[in-house]
Amino acid sequence: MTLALGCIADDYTGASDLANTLARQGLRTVQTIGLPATAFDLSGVDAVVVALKSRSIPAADAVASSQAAAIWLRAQGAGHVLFKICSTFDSTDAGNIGPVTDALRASSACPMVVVTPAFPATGRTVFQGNLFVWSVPLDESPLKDHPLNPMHDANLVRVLSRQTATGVGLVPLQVVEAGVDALRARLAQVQAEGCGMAIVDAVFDRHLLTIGAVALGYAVSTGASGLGLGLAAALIESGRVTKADPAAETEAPMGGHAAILAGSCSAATLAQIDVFAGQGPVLRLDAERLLADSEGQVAEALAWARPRLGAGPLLIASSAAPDQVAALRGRPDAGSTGHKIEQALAAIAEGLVQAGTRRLIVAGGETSGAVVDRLGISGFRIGPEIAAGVPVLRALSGQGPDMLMALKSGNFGGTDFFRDALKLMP
Ligand SMILES: Nc1ncnc2c1ncn2[C@@H]1O[C@H](COP(=O)(O)OP(=O)(O)OP(=O)(O)O)[C@@H](O)[C@H]1O
Ligand SMILES: O=C(O)[C@@H](O)C(=O)CO
Repeated sequence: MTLALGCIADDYTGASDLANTLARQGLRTVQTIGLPATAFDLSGVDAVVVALKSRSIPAADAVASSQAAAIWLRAQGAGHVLFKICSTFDSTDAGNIGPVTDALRASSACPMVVVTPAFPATGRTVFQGNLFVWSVPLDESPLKDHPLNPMHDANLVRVLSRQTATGVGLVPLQVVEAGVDALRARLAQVQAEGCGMAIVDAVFDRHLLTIGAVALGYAVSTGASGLGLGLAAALIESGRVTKADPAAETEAPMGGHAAILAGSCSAATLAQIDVFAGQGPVLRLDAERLLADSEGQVAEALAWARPRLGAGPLLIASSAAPDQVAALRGRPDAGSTGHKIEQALAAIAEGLVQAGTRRLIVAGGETSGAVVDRLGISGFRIGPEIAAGVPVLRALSGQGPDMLMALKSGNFGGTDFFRDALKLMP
């Protein structure tokens, strides 16, 4: 059996978000961490999401790792490759959405790439090329304060044009609303005008069904989970995949200690930490001290955690409010602070697992990447959905520790997310 859909995600939470969407739509989906090191049994699998940590690395490195993933996915039979980006279009003028899309387009001789980060289930909609996060334009949303890629422009045609040499067209909502033929015609038109990519508007899931049906006709597309939903529906509709029942698999409880690690400084995660503080022990790490003496702070955090683990879930966070994050950004070593904090949280994760933690929730995409890499996990099967975009993940047995995880995108989940997650991670 060959793969119906190959996906390359630019971070690990984004990968599990997409894998969740594909599984809920009825695709048998596996998430791998990077490219599998050894031969990988894909029997019965419809879609693979290769999770990369390529969102915030130099563009040339992101291109190289994405190209390698695309080659592998195509070798497994994937007729279409979706490049999964963040639903808030996290990127800078240097990339990496434009450069990676350019490279995937060139290597598959794809004349036009549909690009849409719309994901209505989490309030991300695109209208006239402008990205909204619930009711506010992207540049007025909490993403304006992001520690790594503050977003100051909601107009995605402009944002993407700064990242690529090819023209970026726009397919407005009225065209998508008119259906697949109108969308195909508009894409042909923008291509004739010299564009190699087009931002496509979408406000409701029905728009993503139209977009998915059309995007499947090209070799490559770029988007968030909403586009995944459309592509999955199109694969089932066309008969290329037989719909699976996502609730069919039941799993034995994992047991072991439970812990939460937060490195996301998003508004949603900050609120979730505050709510959890009323339910269990919370250790708030001081970023300045963490940067000055990482080893000492990691040791202190583990000394705090070990005697508490047996009593129930606990939470350790480096997360801080926008003013503190901004203060850190003013330091001369600002370029490396995020990475250092991620590594400290990864070291804490490792210590927690050594102490018997088998259920681990991580908030933040970059943070999740560092943690999963440190734990040596090579892939996940997709379990029940905790909140839109966040599934329970079961580490593939025999590779890395046997455990349940939830990798929460910074801005996802309701205020009681951590308790909701723990209920589904027995
Ligand atoms: N107190 C802090 N001050 C500044 N940066 C921090 C602090 N705590 C964590 N960070 C860094 O901020 C970045 C947060 O990125 P991360 O991807 O983990 O979360 P996010 O962007 O909110 O989530 P997502 O990418 O899933 O939307 C990481 O590099 C993390 O190390
Ligand atoms: O699309 C999203 O918003 C998330 O899956 C994500 O990528 C956050 O890192």
